[in-house]
Amino acid sequence: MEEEEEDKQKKFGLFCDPEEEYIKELDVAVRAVQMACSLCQRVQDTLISNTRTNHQVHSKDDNSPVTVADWSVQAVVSWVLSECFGSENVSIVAEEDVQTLSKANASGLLEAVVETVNECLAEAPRFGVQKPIPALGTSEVLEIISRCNSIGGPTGRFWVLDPVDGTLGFVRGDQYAVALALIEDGEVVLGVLGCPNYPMRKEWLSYHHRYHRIISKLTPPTSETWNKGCVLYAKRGSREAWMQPLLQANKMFVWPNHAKRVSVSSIDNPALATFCEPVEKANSSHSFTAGLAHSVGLRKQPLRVYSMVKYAAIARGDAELFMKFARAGYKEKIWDHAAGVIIIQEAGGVVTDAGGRPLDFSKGLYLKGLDRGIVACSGATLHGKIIDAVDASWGSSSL
Ligand SMILES: Nc1ncnc2c1ncn2[C@@H]1O[C@H](COP(=O)(O)OS(=O)(=O)O)[C@@H](OP(=O)(O)O)[C@H]1O
Ligand SMILES: [Mg+2]
Ligand SMILES: [Mg+2]
Ligand SMILES: [Mg+2]
Repeated sequence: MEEEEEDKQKKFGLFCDPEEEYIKELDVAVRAVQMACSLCQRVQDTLISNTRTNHQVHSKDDNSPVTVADWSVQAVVSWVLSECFGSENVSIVAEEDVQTLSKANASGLLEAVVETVNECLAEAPRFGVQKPIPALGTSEVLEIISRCNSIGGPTGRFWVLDPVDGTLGFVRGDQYAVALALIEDGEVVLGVLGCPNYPMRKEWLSYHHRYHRIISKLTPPTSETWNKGCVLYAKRGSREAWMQPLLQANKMFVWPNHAKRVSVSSIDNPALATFCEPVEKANSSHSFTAGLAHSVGLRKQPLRVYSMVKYAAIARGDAELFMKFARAGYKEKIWDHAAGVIIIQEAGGVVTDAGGRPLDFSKGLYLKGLDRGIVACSGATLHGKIIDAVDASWGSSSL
């Protein structure tokens, strides 16, 4: 571009250096997710160590679990985004609503959420965010949760939040994620994925789990024990994805908090590749993916992991493939995928539906028009093989 032309565009605000774009949004989103992860760790620790926690876990209409952490994270993220950008500029699509919380017989639950939210916000200064003074009241907490009522769509800017993804994993003391993405004119422009139980180095994973299971019966583990979790993030078009450790208790957040660049695995030989899928058969057909795996020559056992940690595993190069084939009629929600998709893509991977088309985040709350299932891969070669194999075996599947 001619210098003169560039100057003119800058003057009229038309020129945008891609490096400069979304800097504040990413910074705030990472801080919000770090806060959310710290909240979740505290709640998960008490859930696991405390036998009298029945008021902490509830069942939704579809029988899926929802906990104090899901509502509390939604409140905290909503509050931080509104505080940093002004509530009039913030529109959020998020998973939870306040129906259950607002019921007359849910006062204990609501109280627990308000307490958890305020406990987390009291720590906001550690993350470089001002805390509310005075602490938030019940009606304010309900309001910030219910403010996340955007319905998405093809135009404008909105955030997409899954406060706790893999709630089942969360209540079982296992993997879960906090997922926040920003969508502009139908395209995901940034994604942040907090994985509180996914250590910076995967070798620590089995150690952590063994430790967690043994020790949790005696004393709840504390977040300062070691870097047991990570936060991944990426900005569209940067061709870079980054990972930082969760903030340790009593430490101040210093941007970029020892971030490390991550990239996808270079393995493209199916025999050496690892594939991930949901833990629950009800969420994705294990028998269909087993057939696919066999037909393309995948030899390793599937890695069944709760939540969008599966997307993180591909982005970090810990696994090569993620497949999800939900039952016919199930509508995939945008908050279950937005953050993970952009992080894998910027880390060098490929994510499409089973027809090879990009996921469409511009049609509201659901991934409308999704062809059969989701295929995320570390590279194009492996991806192509899977897409071909889906076509070959779809007819004989019962999906
Ligand atoms: N029937 C059905 N089919 C497909 N997907 C479903 C289904 N029911 C729920 N969900 C969504 O799946 C999200 C959890 O996905 P996971 O990959 O973590 O599944 S699993 O828990 O490992 O089995 C889960 O996200 P969270 O609710 O945030 O945990 C749901 O949005
Ligand atoms: Mg989810
Ligand atoms: Mg969720
Ligand atoms: Mg849920």
